[in-house]
Amino acid sequence: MAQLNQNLQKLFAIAQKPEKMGIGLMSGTSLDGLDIALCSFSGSGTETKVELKQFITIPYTNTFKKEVQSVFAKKQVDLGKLCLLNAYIGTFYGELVLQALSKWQVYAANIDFIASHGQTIYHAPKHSHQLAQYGNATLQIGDGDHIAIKTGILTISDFRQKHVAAGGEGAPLALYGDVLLGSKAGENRILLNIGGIANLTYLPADWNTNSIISTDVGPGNTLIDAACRQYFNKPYDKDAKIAYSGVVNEGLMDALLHHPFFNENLPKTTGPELFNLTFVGDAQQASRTLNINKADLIATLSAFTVKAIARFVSINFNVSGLRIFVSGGGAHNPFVMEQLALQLPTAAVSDTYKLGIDPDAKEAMLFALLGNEALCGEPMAIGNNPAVLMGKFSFPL
Ligand SMILES: Nc1ncnc2c1ncn2[C@@H]1O[C@H](COP(=O)(O)OP(=O)(O)OP(=O)(O)O)[C@@H](O)[C@H]1O
Ligand SMILES: CC(=O)N[C@H]1[C@@H]2OC[C@@H](O2)[C@@H](O)[C@@H]1O[C@H](C)C(=O)O
Repeated sequence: MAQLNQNLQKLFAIAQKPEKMGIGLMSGTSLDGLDIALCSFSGSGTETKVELKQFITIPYTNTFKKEVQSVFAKKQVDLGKLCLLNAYIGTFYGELVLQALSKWQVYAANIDFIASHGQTIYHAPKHSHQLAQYGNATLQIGDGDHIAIKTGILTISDFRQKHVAAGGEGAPLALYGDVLLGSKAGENRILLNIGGIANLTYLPADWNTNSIISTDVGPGNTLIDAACRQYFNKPYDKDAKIAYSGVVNEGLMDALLHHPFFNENLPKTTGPELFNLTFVGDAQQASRTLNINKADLIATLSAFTVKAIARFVSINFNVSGLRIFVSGGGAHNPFVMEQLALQLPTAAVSDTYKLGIDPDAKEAMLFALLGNEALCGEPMAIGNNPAVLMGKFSFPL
């Protein structure tokens, strides 16, 4: 009888270990750096016990950011560059993992798996392209085989494709981790991530999985960051200094909120393919605010991020005792956090530290968790979301 080859033997052995060490890698739409979360796991599904052991964000250099930006969220790109970057980013992530391990004084041999999100290059749900013959599509690069070869660690990657193949939009995948990490019977909760794009998961007090909703709601930091880069030569509005110095322009706000994305059916996803400076320019044109003071623009874009979230929450989750736990870089923006609390006066707004979850580490932990599920979980049926195990396996040998 044929034997399992050594890759499959190792895979089986790892999947059966009672405790696993996994590394989650996330690089989002903000392109600020690679988030690396080292976690220990036991169990799977609703029985999962996860502990964050180490976390680091390794910032990208400006040169690297520019390279990625050259192929990011654009309909026309240099295909040769895209091909090069797919391999390059895989090896680069591998190097960053080795750097993190060396800093933490952890041996690669003690890590059971890496779960890598990759870098989203283009996200195209059907509602965004509206081409009858095509369905939902999304593209992440940073090849898993390159990570596995560089680190010598089993790598699971490219999670979003299975979700799309099974009828989803490829996002938000936070749903699966939010349900595992954030649900509490008797409490109506929202886990809100304000990264480049803002997405949330609603976890109802009665645990009715059919009422759980996970969806993108609009821009997170992406418009604030883009306007800071364009008009202030800064990567982002640190501590909201610029937003606080400006005044929100209500005419522009109304025009920004006018976009049909906000009326799409749930769940829906989006990205900087829509929420970019062209979108802002169109709204400025429509509201005759093209010559607006640039600090007012940043204030308005920051308030817009919040308004889109607050309006969505008020319309869809008119429930008592709502608690909102915020993660992602937006949790560090005081203007955004203050406005959120003001615009949702009946909800209790805090960051995810309240749940014992580092707001910066949450998404990288999520991918580690999905990696653990890929190894030893079962497909989870939550509402009408695809019940599939996601991720592709790459072996170091
Ligand atoms: N001190 C701060 N003040 C204001 N904004 C901040 C601060 N720290 C972080 N941010 C914002 O958070 C952004 C980074 O967020 P995050 O790392 O969650 O993005 P991401 O992982 O790319 O997101 P996603 O994958 O959800 O799109 C920065 O670009 C900036 O806009
Ligand atoms: C296609 C893509 O990369 N989407 C990201 C992005 O960043 C936030 C939001 O848009 C979310 O839908 C998603 O990431 C998180 C991790 C998710 O899938 O839950």
